[in-house]
Amino acid sequence: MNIYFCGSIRGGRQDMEIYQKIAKKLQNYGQVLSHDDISEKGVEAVPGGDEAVYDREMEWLAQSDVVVAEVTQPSFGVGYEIGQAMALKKRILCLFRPSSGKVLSAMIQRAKGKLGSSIFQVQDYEEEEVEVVLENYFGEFTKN
Ligand SMILES: O=c1[nH]c(=O)n([C@H]2C[C@H](O)[C@@H](COP(=O)(O)O)O2)cc1CO
Repeated sequence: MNIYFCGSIRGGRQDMEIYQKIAKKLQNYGQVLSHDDISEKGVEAVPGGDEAVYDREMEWLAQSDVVVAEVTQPSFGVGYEIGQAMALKKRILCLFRPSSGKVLSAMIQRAKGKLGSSIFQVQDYEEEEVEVVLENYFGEFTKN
């Protein structure tokens, strides 16, 4: 199974450690297609610049079976990727931490109502629960 992981880069890197934890856990369930610069670096680390990043990410998205997005830190790129994933009819899991004090965009929160919950899910969680949340999701996923 190919898993595409998205998390904010230029939208803000404050949740980077959580992204690293999620990406590591996802490796238990399949091949993780994700920017390898889940680090302090942004696009500057990628030869070819923004165009190369865009092409690579869209290719990986197209190859994915499921998309996991950490959506707590708002990011144009992550929102765009979720929209593209919906258009491609990918299964999508959005992870949101209410304890951040942020309020998730209605365009993500309510998108789940437009598709079946087996296709699009928004899951509230706390950082220490993230591994269990992923275990539950992928346990159910492999049954369907
Ligand atoms: O350098 C990058 N590398 C990269 O893979 N992306 C993609 C993957 C991330 O899930 C998403 C982050 O978007 P943003 O940078 O707008 O927060 O966009 C985005 C950038 C910079 O925008």
